Amino acid sequence: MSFKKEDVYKALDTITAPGEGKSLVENKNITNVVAFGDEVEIDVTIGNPTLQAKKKIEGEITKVIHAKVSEKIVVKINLTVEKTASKENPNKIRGKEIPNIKNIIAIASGKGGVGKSTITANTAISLAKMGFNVGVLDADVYGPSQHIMFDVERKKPLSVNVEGRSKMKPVENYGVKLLSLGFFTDPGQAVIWRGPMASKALNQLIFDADWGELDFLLIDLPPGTGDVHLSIVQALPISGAVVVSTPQNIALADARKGVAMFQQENINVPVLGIIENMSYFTPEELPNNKYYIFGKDGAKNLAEDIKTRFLGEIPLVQSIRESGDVGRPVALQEGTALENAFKEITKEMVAELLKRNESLPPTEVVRITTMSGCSAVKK
Ligand SMILES: Nc1ncnc2c1ncn2[C@@H]1O[C@H](COP(=O)(O)OP(=O)(O)OP(=O)(O)O)[C@@H](O)[C@H]1O
Repeated sequence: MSFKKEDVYKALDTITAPGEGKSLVENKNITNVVAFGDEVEIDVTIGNPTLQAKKKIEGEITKVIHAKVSEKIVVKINLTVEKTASKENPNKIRGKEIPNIKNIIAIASGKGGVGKSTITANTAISLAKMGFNVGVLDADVYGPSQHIMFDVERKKPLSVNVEGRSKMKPVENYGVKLLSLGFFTDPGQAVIWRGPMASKALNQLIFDADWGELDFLLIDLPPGTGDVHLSIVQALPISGAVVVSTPQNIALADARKGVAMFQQENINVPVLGIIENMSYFTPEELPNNKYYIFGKDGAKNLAEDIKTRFLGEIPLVQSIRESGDVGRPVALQEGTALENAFKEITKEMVAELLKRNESLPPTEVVRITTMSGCSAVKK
């Protein structure tokens, strides 16, 4: 049996490295190919250090050579991991760029129940009210709730045909497009997602969905910093992350871990800042009475300590909980102090994102600074 090195390169040109967008050949992942007899030895360098990525790429290479060159070839792969992303440009967006989605912001929290989903829903609505095109992806594998907060619990995304391909159309309400794992799971049944499974499902919700043009896609991440989070944040091209915490010490300790997760060398997602939720309790009828039931200024001090921006605070108010539960988040209530509070943290978040984008290549900066509604954002 004889085959040429070029046939091997041609076959490798049809597959991509996990999260790297271009083909293995185009992306210069293939550093050497040696063919002799019925054997081929391939040297591959990839940026993604996870075992899952390594196994996937090894499997795909063998499969494509057997399919496109010859089934009889014995394929030997020498795989090395090189941390290219952080060396080239610390702010490089990881993974495939999505041309119609300008910015992906991950909303995270170390601890559960601190109000990450509430903050996500309300900032999304604030962004939509500022004139941006906004989408929300509910990636909370442990308990998706955005479909409840957006009052679309009984809806299902439709399948639409886009240029010959079948895609999911996000459900829309309050000017925000939404896709949630909650649309695809039975509310009465516990779903156990493992990291690779969750990141695959989320990749589909991003890449196989008809989002249209989006200025912002907010991703409501599951709480915590475990394996499932690593898989998700490594697989998605996130532009920046926001960490939500209450002022309580145990929540702050977890928020610190959340920030550290994004700053890990192999994740390297810029942290836009920390939002403090439930900063103080205030009865709506006595707005000047503030009770610091979880402690005072905890997240502000943490942000200072770890040199991250403090993006603002949201009080603990009964109507925030009530409005979320009935599917009409408070940011919709025109002219109220709470609507304004969400607008302020949203502005801070976008301003921080613009700063972060200044260090991107010029084309990226142009794309961001020409976004609609930018005048609404104080720089
Ligand atoms: N500022 C607030 N004032 C009053 N209630 C709030 C506030 N923020 C969140 N809540 C309520 O606290 C509960 C938890 O909030 P939420 O579901 O947003 O938290 P989470 O961090 O996303 O939780 P999970 O662990 O499920 O990811 C909800 O009932 C929500 O309505």
